[in-house]
Amino acid sequence: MVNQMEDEVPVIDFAGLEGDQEQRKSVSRQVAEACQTWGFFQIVNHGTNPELMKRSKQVSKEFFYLPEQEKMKIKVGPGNIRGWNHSKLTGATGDNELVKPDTVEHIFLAQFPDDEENAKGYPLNPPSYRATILEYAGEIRTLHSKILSVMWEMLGLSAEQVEKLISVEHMTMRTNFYPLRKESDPPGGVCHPHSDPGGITILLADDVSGLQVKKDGRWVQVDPVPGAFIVNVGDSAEIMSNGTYKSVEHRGMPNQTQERLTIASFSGPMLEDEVGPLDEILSERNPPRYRRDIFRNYIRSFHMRGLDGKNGLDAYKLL
Ligand SMILES: O=C(O)CCC(=O)C(=O)O
Ligand SMILES: [Fe+2]
Repeated sequence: MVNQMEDEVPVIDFAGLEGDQEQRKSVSRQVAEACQTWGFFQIVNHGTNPELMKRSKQVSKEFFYLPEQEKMKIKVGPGNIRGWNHSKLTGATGDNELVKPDTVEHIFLAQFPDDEENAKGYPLNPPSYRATILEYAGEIRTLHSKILSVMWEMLGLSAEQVEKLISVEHMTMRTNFYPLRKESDPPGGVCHPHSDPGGITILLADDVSGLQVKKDGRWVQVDPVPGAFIVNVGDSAEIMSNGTYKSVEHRGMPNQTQERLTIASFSGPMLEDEVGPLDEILSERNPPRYRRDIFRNYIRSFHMRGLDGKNGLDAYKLL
Protein backbone atom coordinates (compact mmCIF):
# COMPACT_ATOMS: atom_id res chain seq x y z
CA MET A 1 0.00 0.00 0.00
CA VAL A 2 1.15 3.49 -0.80
CA ASN A 3 1.02 6.29 1.76
CA GLN A 4 -1.01 4.39 4.30
CA MET A 5 -2.45 6.27 7.29
CA GLU A 6 -4.88 4.81 9.81
CA ASP A 7 -7.65 7.24 9.11
CA GLU A 8 -7.23 7.38 5.35
CA VAL A 9 -8.97 5.31 2.72
CA PRO A 10 -6.40 2.68 1.61
CA VAL A 11 -4.49 3.33 -1.61
CA ILE A 12 -3.73 0.14 -3.51
CA ASP A 13 -1.15 -0.20 -6.27
CA PHE A 14 -2.73 -2.37 -8.97
CA ALA A 15 0.59 -2.88 -10.77
CA GLY A 16 1.01 -5.98 -8.60
CA LEU A 17 -2.00 -7.63 -10.25
CA GLU A 18 0.13 -8.10 -13.36
CA GLY A 19 3.06 -9.39 -11.30
CA ASP A 20 3.91 -12.86 -9.97
CA GLN A 21 1.64 -14.95 -7.77
CA GLU A 22 2.93 -13.41 -4.54
CA GLN A 23 2.39 -9.88 -5.77
CA ARG A 24 -1.11 -10.69 -6.99
CA LYS A 25 -1.93 -12.28 -3.66
CA SER A 26 -0.74 -9.23 -1.79
CA VAL A 27 -2.91 -6.87 -3.88
CA SER A 28 -5.88 -9.23 -3.53
CA ARG A 29 -5.52 -9.25 0.25
CA GLN A 30 -5.42 -5.47 0.35
CA VAL A 31 -8.57 -5.26 -1.80
CA ALA A 32 -10.47 -7.77 0.37
CA GLU A 33 -9.42 -6.03 3.55
CA ALA A 34 -10.44 -2.61 2.25
CA CYS A 35 -13.83 -4.02 1.17
CA GLN A 36 -14.36 -5.45 4.65
CA THR A 37 -13.32 -2.40 6.62
CA TRP A 38 -13.73 0.85 4.70
CA GLY A 39 -15.87 -0.39 1.81
CA PHE A 40 -13.70 2.11 -0.12
CA PHE A 41 -10.19 2.23 -1.60
CA GLN A 42 -8.21 4.20 -4.17
CA ILE A 43 -6.33 2.46 -6.96
CA VAL A 44 -3.22 3.62 -8.78
CA ASN A 45 -1.47 2.01 -11.78
CA HIS A 46 -4.87 0.70 -12.88
CA GLY A 47 -3.97 0.71 -16.56
CA THR A 48 -6.74 3.02 -17.78
CA ASN A 49 -5.67 5.42 -20.51
CA PRO A 50 -5.09 8.82 -18.80
CA GLU A 51 -5.78 10.69 -22.03
CA LEU A 52 -9.21 9.05 -22.25
CA MET A 53 -9.91 9.90 -18.61
CA LYS A 54 -9.06 13.53 -19.35
CA ARG A 55 -11.22 13.64 -22.48
CA SER A 56 -14.18 12.15 -20.60
CA LYS A 57 -13.93 14.83 -17.92
CA GLN A 58 -13.55 17.51 -20.57
CA VAL A 59 -16.58 16.47 -22.61
CA SER A 60 -18.64 16.21 -19.40
CA LYS A 61 -17.64 19.70 -18.28
CA GLU A 62 -18.49 21.04 -21.74
CA PHE A 63 -22.01 19.69 -21.27
CA PHE A 64 -22.45 21.26 -17.83
CA TYR A 65 -21.16 24.61 -19.13
CA LEU A 66 -23.98 24.75 -21.73
CA PRO A 67 -26.88 27.17 -21.22
CA GLU A 68 -29.70 25.74 -19.15
CA GLN A 69 -32.17 25.65 -22.06
CA GLU A 70 -29.81 23.29 -23.91
CA LYS A 71 -29.42 20.98 -20.91
CA MET A 72 -33.20 20.99 -20.37
CA LYS A 73 -33.52 19.08 -23.67
CA ILE A 74 -32.45 15.92 -21.86
CA LYS A 75 -33.95 16.57 -18.44
CA VAL A 76 -35.37 13.80 -16.29
CA GLY A 77 -39.12 13.39 -16.23
CA PRO A 78 -41.91 11.36 -14.61
CA GLY A 79 -40.80 7.74 -14.36
CA ASN A 80 -37.51 8.54 -16.09
CA ILE A 81 -34.35 9.05 -14.08
CA ARG A 82 -32.09 9.21 -17.14
CA GLY A 83 -30.76 12.50 -18.32
CA TRP A 84 -29.97 15.86 -16.79
CA ASN A 85 -30.97 16.52 -13.23
CA HIS A 86 -30.91 19.72 -11.24
CA SER A 87 -32.40 20.68 -7.90
CA LYS A 88 -34.72 22.99 -9.84
CA LEU A 89 -36.38 19.81 -11.07
CA THR A 90 -37.13 18.57 -7.54
CA GLY A 91 -39.76 15.85 -7.65
CA ALA A 92 -39.81 15.92 -11.47
CA THR A 93 -39.30 12.20 -11.87
CA GLY A 94 -42.42 11.42 -9.91
CA ASP A 95 -40.52 8.94 -7.73
CA ASN A 96 -41.29 10.58 -4.41
CA GLU A 97 -38.35 12.76 -3.47
CA LEU A 98 -35.85 11.30 -5.89
CA VAL A 99 -34.39 14.73 -6.40
CA LYS A 100 -34.03 16.42 -3.07
CA PRO A 101 -33.60 20.14 -2.64
CA ASP A 102 -29.94 21.18 -2.87
CA THR A 103 -29.00 18.11 -4.90
CA VAL A 104 -25.89 18.53 -7.04
CA GLU A 105 -26.43 19.04 -10.77
CA HIS A 106 -25.86 15.69 -12.48
CA ILE A 107 -26.48 13.51 -15.47
CA PHE A 108 -27.43 9.83 -15.16
CA LEU A 109 -27.09 7.51 -18.16
CA ALA A 110 -26.71 3.83 -19.00
CA GLN A 111 -23.89 2.40 -21.15
CA PHE A 112 -24.41 -1.36 -21.11
CA PRO A 113 -26.21 -3.15 -22.58
CA ASP A 114 -25.35 -0.87 -25.48
CA ASP A 115 -28.85 -0.97 -27.00
CA GLU A 116 -31.44 1.48 -28.32
CA GLU A 117 -33.12 1.87 -24.96
CA ASN A 118 -29.90 2.84 -23.23
CA ALA A 119 -28.90 5.20 -26.05
CA LYS A 120 -31.85 7.38 -25.03
CA GLY A 121 -31.17 10.41 -22.89
CA TYR A 122 -27.67 11.19 -24.19
CA PRO A 123 -27.05 14.84 -25.05
CA LEU A 124 -26.43 15.69 -28.71
CA ASN A 125 -24.26 18.55 -27.55
CA PRO A 126 -21.26 18.45 -27.27
CA PRO A 127 -21.36 16.25 -30.39
CA SER A 128 -18.58 13.92 -29.22
CA TYR A 129 -20.23 13.28 -25.82
CA ARG A 130 -21.71 9.83 -26.39
CA ALA A 131 -18.79 8.40 -28.36
CA THR A 132 -16.31 9.59 -25.72
CA ILE A 133 -18.34 8.31 -22.79
CA LEU A 134 -18.86 4.92 -24.46
CA GLU A 135 -15.13 4.64 -25.17
CA TYR A 136 -14.44 5.41 -21.52
CA ALA A 137 -17.16 2.97 -20.41
CA GLY A 138 -15.50 0.23 -22.48
CA GLU A 139 -12.20 0.64 -20.62
CA ILE A 140 -13.86 1.00 -17.24
CA ARG A 141 -15.86 -2.17 -17.82
CA THR A 142 -12.60 -4.12 -18.00
CA LEU A 143 -11.48 -2.54 -14.74
CA HIS A 144 -14.80 -3.41 -13.07
CA SER A 145 -14.28 -7.06 -14.06
CA LYS A 146 -10.72 -7.04 -12.76
CA ILE A 147 -11.75 -5.70 -9.35
CA LEU A 148 -14.79 -7.98 -9.07
CA SER A 149 -12.64 -10.94 -9.97
CA VAL A 150 -10.31 -10.24 -7.04
CA MET A 151 -13.23 -9.66 -4.65
CA TRP A 152 -15.01 -12.92 -5.49
CA GLU A 153 -11.79 -14.96 -5.60
CA MET A 154 -11.02 -13.76 -2.09
CA LEU A 155 -14.36 -15.12 -0.87
CA GLY A 156 -13.14 -18.55 -1.89
CA LEU A 157 -15.34 -19.01 -4.94
CA SER A 158 -14.13 -21.35 -7.69
CA ALA A 159 -12.63 -19.92 -10.87
CA GLU A 160 -15.76 -21.04 -12.73
CA GLN A 161 -18.08 -19.20 -10.37
CA VAL A 162 -15.91 -16.11 -10.42
CA GLU A 163 -16.02 -16.10 -14.22
CA LYS A 164 -19.82 -16.03 -14.14
CA LEU A 165 -19.92 -13.10 -11.73
CA ILE A 166 -17.54 -10.72 -13.41
CA SER A 167 -19.07 -10.06 -16.80
CA VAL A 168 -20.43 -6.56 -16.51
CA GLU A 169 -23.66 -6.65 -18.51
CA HIS A 170 -25.28 -3.70 -16.80
CA MET A 171 -23.41 -0.44 -16.34
CA THR A 172 -24.62 3.07 -15.60
CA MET A 173 -22.90 6.37 -14.90
CA ARG A 174 -23.71 9.38 -12.80
CA THR A 175 -21.68 12.49 -13.58
CA ASN A 176 -21.86 15.17 -10.89
CA PHE A 177 -20.90 18.80 -11.38
CA TYR A 178 -20.12 20.94 -8.33
CA PRO A 179 -19.42 24.56 -9.27
CA LEU A 180 -16.91 26.41 -7.14
CA ARG A 181 -18.63 27.40 -3.90
CA LYS A 182 -17.28 30.17 -1.72
CA GLU A 183 -17.58 30.06 2.04
CA SER A 184 -20.07 32.93 1.96
CA ASP A 185 -22.41 31.08 -0.47
CA PRO A 186 -25.51 29.42 0.96
CA PRO A 187 -25.13 25.65 1.43
CA GLY A 188 -26.30 23.42 -1.39
CA GLY A 189 -25.30 21.50 -4.50
CA VAL A 190 -24.40 18.26 -2.72
CA CYS A 191 -24.68 14.57 -3.40
CA HIS A 192 -26.68 13.60 -0.30
CA PRO A 193 -25.50 10.72 1.96
CA HIS A 194 -26.23 7.37 0.37
CA SER A 195 -24.79 3.98 -0.47
CA ASP A 196 -24.66 2.82 -4.11
CA PRO A 197 -27.14 0.06 -5.05
CA GLY A 198 -25.03 -1.88 -7.58
CA GLY A 199 -22.03 -4.19 -7.44
CA ILE A 200 -19.12 -1.77 -7.29
CA THR A 201 -18.55 1.87 -8.20
CA ILE A 202 -15.46 3.30 -9.89
CA LEU A 203 -15.25 7.03 -9.33
CA LEU A 204 -13.14 9.41 -11.37
CA ALA A 205 -12.77 12.28 -8.92
CA ASP A 206 -10.85 14.84 -10.95
CA ASP A 207 -8.06 15.10 -8.32
CA VAL A 208 -10.29 17.47 -6.30
CA SER A 209 -11.39 16.67 -2.73
CA GLY A 210 -15.06 16.60 -1.80
CA LEU A 211 -15.95 12.93 -1.35
CA GLN A 212 -16.59 11.97 2.28
CA VAL A 213 -16.97 8.46 3.63
CA LYS A 214 -18.63 7.36 6.87
CA LYS A 215 -16.16 5.57 9.14
CA ASP A 216 -17.01 4.62 12.72
CA GLY A 217 -19.81 7.17 12.80
CA ARG A 218 -17.86 10.15 11.44
CA TRP A 219 -17.24 11.63 8.01
CA VAL A 220 -13.74 11.13 6.63
CA GLN A 221 -12.58 13.18 3.67
CA VAL A 222 -11.01 11.31 0.74
CA ASP A 223 -8.15 13.19 -0.88
CA PRO A 224 -7.86 11.79 -4.39
CA VAL A 225 -4.38 10.67 -5.40
CA PRO A 226 -3.63 12.22 -8.82
CA GLY A 227 -4.66 9.85 -11.59
CA ALA A 228 -6.27 7.37 -9.19
CA PHE A 229 -9.78 5.98 -9.18
CA ILE A 230 -11.81 5.68 -6.00
CA VAL A 231 -13.58 2.34 -5.77
CA ASN A 232 -16.42 1.38 -3.44
CA VAL A 233 -18.55 -1.63 -2.63
CA GLY A 234 -22.24 -1.28 -3.53
CA ASP A 235 -25.31 -2.75 -1.82
CA SER A 236 -25.56 -5.71 -4.22
CA ALA A 237 -21.97 -6.78 -3.50
CA GLU A 238 -22.64 -6.50 0.23
CA ILE A 239 -25.74 -8.68 -0.17
CA MET A 240 -24.00 -11.23 -2.42
CA SER A 241 -21.06 -11.50 0.01
CA ASN A 242 -23.63 -11.95 2.81
CA GLY A 243 -22.27 -8.90 4.58
CA THR A 244 -18.53 -9.66 4.37
CA TYR A 245 -17.97 -6.69 2.07
CA LYS A 246 -19.43 -3.40 3.25
CA SER A 247 -21.43 -0.91 1.26
CA VAL A 248 -20.63 2.28 3.11
CA GLU A 249 -22.48 5.55 3.33
CA HIS A 250 -20.80 8.44 1.53
CA ARG A 251 -21.58 11.91 0.21
CA GLY A 252 -20.23 14.37 -2.33
CA MET A 253 -19.53 17.96 -1.38
CA PRO A 254 -18.44 20.98 -3.40
CA ASN A 255 -14.86 22.17 -3.08
CA GLN A 256 -14.18 25.69 -1.86
CA THR A 257 -11.22 26.41 -4.07
CA GLN A 258 -11.97 24.57 -7.32
CA GLU A 259 -14.97 23.40 -9.29
CA ARG A 260 -15.47 19.65 -9.09
CA LEU A 261 -16.55 17.01 -11.57
CA THR A 262 -16.97 13.37 -10.64
CA ILE A 263 -17.88 10.47 -12.90
CA ALA A 264 -19.27 7.50 -10.97
CA SER A 265 -19.49 4.29 -12.97
CA PHE A 266 -21.74 1.63 -11.45
CA SER A 267 -21.55 -2.02 -12.46
CA GLY A 268 -24.49 -3.99 -11.35
CA PRO A 269 -26.60 -7.01 -11.84
CA MET A 270 -28.98 -6.96 -14.81
CA LEU A 271 -32.34 -5.52 -13.79
CA GLU A 272 -33.99 -8.95 -13.99
CA ASP A 273 -31.22 -10.78 -12.09
CA GLU A 274 -31.95 -12.06 -8.64
CA VAL A 275 -29.69 -10.57 -5.99
CA GLY A 276 -29.11 -12.55 -2.82
CA PRO A 277 -26.32 -14.01 -0.71
CA LEU A 278 -24.23 -16.41 -2.87
CA ASP A 279 -25.17 -20.03 -2.16
CA GLU A 280 -21.51 -21.11 -2.23
CA ILE A 281 -20.62 -19.08 0.84
CA LEU A 282 -23.69 -19.88 2.94
CA SER A 283 -23.56 -22.49 5.68
CA GLU A 284 -25.15 -23.25 9.01
CA ARG A 285 -22.67 -20.86 10.60
CA ASN A 286 -23.19 -18.28 7.87
CA PRO A 287 -26.95 -18.14 7.26
CA PRO A 288 -28.41 -15.60 4.82
CA ARG A 289 -28.49 -12.11 6.27
CA TYR A 290 -30.41 -10.48 3.41
CA ARG A 291 -33.53 -11.42 1.51
CA ARG A 292 -33.40 -12.17 -2.20
CA ASP A 293 -35.10 -10.06 -4.82
CA ILE A 294 -34.69 -9.11 -8.43
CA PHE A 295 -32.45 -6.09 -8.88
CA ARG A 296 -35.26 -4.10 -10.57
CA ASN A 297 -37.29 -4.26 -7.33
CA TYR A 298 -34.25 -3.35 -5.26
CA ILE A 299 -33.59 -0.29 -7.42
CA ARG A 300 -37.23 0.76 -7.26
CA SER A 301 -37.23 0.50 -3.47
CA PHE A 302 -33.90 2.36 -3.39
CA HIS A 303 -35.21 5.25 -5.49
CA MET A 304 -38.51 5.45 -3.63
CA ARG A 305 -36.50 6.22 -0.53
CA GLY A 306 -34.41 8.82 -2.33
CA LEU A 307 -30.72 9.22 -1.61
CA ASP A 308 -30.85 8.80 2.12
CA GLY A 309 -28.20 6.95 4.11
CA LYS A 310 -28.35 3.17 3.92
CA ASN A 311 -32.14 2.87 3.99
CA GLY A 312 -32.24 0.87 0.77
CA LEU A 313 -30.08 -1.90 2.21
CA ASP A 314 -31.64 -1.87 5.67
CA ALA A 315 -34.99 -2.78 4.13
CA TYR A 316 -33.42 -6.05 2.88
CA LYS A 317 -31.71 -7.16 6.08
CA LEU A 318 -32.93 -10.38 7.69
CA LEU A 319 -30.82 -10.50 10.83
O1 LIG B 1 -19.22 13.24 -6.21
C1 LIG B 1 -18.81 12.50 -5.32
O2 LIG B 1 -17.77 12.69 -4.71
C2 LIG B 1 -19.61 11.28 -4.96
C3 LIG B 1 -20.57 10.85 -6.03
C4 LIG B 1 -21.33 9.63 -5.67
O3 LIG B 1 -21.22 9.09 -4.61
C5 LIG B 1 -22.30 9.06 -6.65
O4 LIG B 1 -22.51 9.68 -7.71
O5 LIG B 1 -22.83 7.97 -6.36
FE1 LIG C 1 -22.24 7.13 -4.56
